[in-house]
Order: sequence, then C-alpha cells, then structure tokens
Amino acid sequence: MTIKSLHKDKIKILLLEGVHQSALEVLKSNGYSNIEYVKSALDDEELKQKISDVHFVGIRSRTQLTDDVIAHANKLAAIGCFCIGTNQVNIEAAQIRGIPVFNAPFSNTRSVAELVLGETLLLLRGIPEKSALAHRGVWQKTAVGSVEARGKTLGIIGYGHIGTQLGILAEHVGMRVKFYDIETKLPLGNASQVDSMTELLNTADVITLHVPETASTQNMMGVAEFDAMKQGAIFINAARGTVVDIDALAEAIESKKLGGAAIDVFPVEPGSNDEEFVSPLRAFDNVILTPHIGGSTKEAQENIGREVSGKIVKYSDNGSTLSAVNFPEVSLPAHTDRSRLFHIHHNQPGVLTQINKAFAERDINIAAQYLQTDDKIGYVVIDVETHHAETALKELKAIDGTIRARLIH
Ligand SMILES: NC(=O)C1=CN([C@@H]2O[C@H](COP(=O)(O)OP(=O)(O)OC[C@H]3O[C@@H](n4cnc5c(N)ncnc54)[C@H](O)[C@@H]3O)[C@@H](O)[C@H]2O)C=CC1
Ligand SMILES: O=C(O)C(=O)COP(=O)(O)O
Repeated sequence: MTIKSLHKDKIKILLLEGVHQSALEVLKSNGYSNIEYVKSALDDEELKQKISDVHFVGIRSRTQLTDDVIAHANKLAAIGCFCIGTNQVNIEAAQIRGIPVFNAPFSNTRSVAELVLGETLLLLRGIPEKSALAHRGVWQKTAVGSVEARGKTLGIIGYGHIGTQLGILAEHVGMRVKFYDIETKLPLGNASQVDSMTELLNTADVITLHVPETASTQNMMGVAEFDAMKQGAIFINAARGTVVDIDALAEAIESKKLGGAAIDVFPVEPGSNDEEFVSPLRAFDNVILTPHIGGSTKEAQENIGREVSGKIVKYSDNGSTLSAVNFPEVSLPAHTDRSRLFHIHHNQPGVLTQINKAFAERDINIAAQYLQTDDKIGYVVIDVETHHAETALKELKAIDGTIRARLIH
C-alpha cells in the first residue's frame, strides 16, 4: 500500500481575531473545512492549548506567537498573519522549526494612508478639540491656530509602502512631503529625502511614523525628539505602540509643545472590545485616539482574508513559500501526475548531495527539484514518481540536518 498525504479533512486550521470571512471562503473552496473560527485574540494559556494540534494558524496584530507558544504547536505547518506587521510572531523561532510565516504586505496600505491624511487635515484645523468642546456645549468659533494643509510640510518617518502612498495623497492637497528612512529611497512625486531624523523633526509641520517594530525603532520618539519638533506641530503614530515613549508624548501635549496628535497604536492595547482602554492620552481633547483601526476597512480586510488564506492553500497544496517573510522562496509548477515532497533542513553543506545520493541508491528518479537556502535553513521541493513516494519520504527523514520532511501529495 502506498502512503498518502494528510487528507484535507484532517488538516486543522485555527483562525483568530475575527479575520474576514473571505479567508473562510477561500479555504473552504479549496477543500479545507476543518476550521475553528475565534473572534478575539486568546490569552497565552488558551493559545498554547488550542495551537497544540493545529496545522495552520491565522492571526492579526494582537496574538503573540512567542518562542514558548510556538514550542507548544507540535503540528504547526505555517502561520498566516492577516495583516502587514509580523512583529507579534517570533519569526526566527518559527523558521528554525521549519514553519513559514506569511502576511499581506500591502493589502491595508491605502487604508492607513487615507486615515493619516484625514487626521492631518482635522488636526491642522484643531477639529478634534473643537468637536469635543461642542459636545460639552462650548461654542469655539475662531480661526486662531487653524491652518490649511496646502503648503505645509508633511514629515514621514519610514518611507515604505504606507509612507510613499501617504506622500502621494498628501501632495494632492498641496502639502510638501519630506521623509526620513534608514535606506535610500526613490522619492515619489515631489517628495525629498532628508539625511537625518532631526532635520525632519526641525522642519515639518506634521510628523507621521510608518516604521516597523524593530530594535532600531523602539522608543524612537522620546523627550529629545519631541523637543526637536516645531512649536505647535502635529504628531501621528499609526505604526506600532512601542515606537513612541507614550509618557514623553503626553508631556509634549500637556506642555503645548505639540498642537495635537493622532494615535492608533499603543504600548499596551486591550485584547478585546470588552476590555477598558487605559492611556495617559485619554486626558487630551486635541489627541485623536483610535483603537488600532488603521487597516480596519471592509476593502482591506476582505483583500487580506483572500491573500493570506491563498498563501496558506498554496503552501499546503504545492509547497509554495512565495513571499514568506522568514523562509527561502520556492514555487514549483504543480505536477498532478507525480508525487511531491518537501524537505526543510539546517543550512549546512552537502544536504542536497546527500538527498540525491540516497535517491540514486534507491533508484528514485527525480522529476523536478528546486532548492533555496537562506543563512539558517534550506528548503527543497522534489517531485518523484508516485510509486517512489514512500521510500523517498523515508530517505528524506533520515538525512542529516533534517528539520522536517513531508509528502505534499
Ligand atoms: N495601524 C495599523 O492598523 C497598521 C499599522 N501598520 C504598521 O505600519 C508599519 C509600516 O508598514 P509598511 O509601510 O507597509 O512597511 P514597509 O516595510 O513597506 O516600510 C517601512 C519603512 O520603514 C523604514 N525603516 C525601518 N527602520 C527605520 C528606522 N529606524 N528609521 C527610519 N526608517 C526606518 C524601512 O526602511 C521602510 O522603508 C508596519 O510594519 C506595521 O507595524 C501597518 C498596517 C496597519
Ligand atoms: O497590518 C498591520 O500591521 C496592522 O497593524 C493591522 O493590524 P490588525 O489586523 O488590524 O490587528
């Protein structure tokens, strides 16, 4: 009897944080029906328990997949981040266990850029404060402190997908766009790159952050950086909460150094809509506070649902790791008349030679083979005649340096 790959009914998928229904549609239409759908994030203990027997997990920005949590995921084949950021996942811990991590690198870019542009226009007019006062019966009809966006300088820190998109939108309302990035970037439209963050802070009327959460961005805005901003400037953060020293920001608002702010992400965010949101910024009417909804639009969520679930299906069906954030990228055309296996190994010299030698000794003809490596791991997808699949899998599992080997179909 020849071995068979795991039947799709047996492949367990856990989707957390209410990912869009489009993800379920894609998975189900591709034959994956064993899906548990949870609307919120889970706490550490519940997560460890639920993740222990699933093959795929889908999360958003809230679920923390630490080394410890991943260590409990005995059967986990891949992780889908139904968002842009992957900082909530220990991607090295996943990689070293042979688990690719997928995300949707630009499905909600436009949504964030639109929100930030809208907030810029409102804050330059002092609208959040005037609106809050009006709600309390105070009529504050005045032009003092209200300016047009036209001709003002927007300073973008982190000129990637979101930063560039925002720059283009802002030019449409006549803003001058400057940006700071650790990489040299092609300026779009009439934007210009500055050499230092200080230069940007000194000259921009609005500063907005669009950097990922990394060691280099941790608390990149603190007391000194707020001091360096123009008197009365506007500050916006829709990147990650850890990028800003929140007490320093509260102080800069309190002292009126800043004219206003819009903050979408926080060092500590509630795990669900039932938890109270606690922040020193709640005290200020001139700060727009939003519950991490920069990417929360119908369009973005629907696209993300399709994109990330599509990547999970392609990995599960064909072994394709195209666009994985922590894995060598391999995509072989599907050959349904043959069997396909993959082998994930520590990147040490001679693994492919060992595989080819072992197959040759067993008379296993390789119909197609594709290897890619990065500095830590190697990933090879191999097609063989179906009657050789069982022996091939056995040989792959015995190769020195193997992390995991599997029969895909
Ligand atoms: N509020 C929300 O709902 C959302 C938040 N985000 C956050 O926005 C971040 C940015 O997203 P994208 O533009 O798609 O990322 P991206 O990767 O396209 O761009 C990030 C840019 O930041 C630059 N950068 C990195 N470290 C830097 C540093 N220390 N100083 C200056 N520049 C630095 C990079 O070179 C790159 O150009 C994401 O990583 C995520 O954390 C993304 C989507 C939604
Ligand atoms: O895409 C991102 O990185 C975000 O921050 C959006 O996260 P969310 O899916 O809204 O939890």
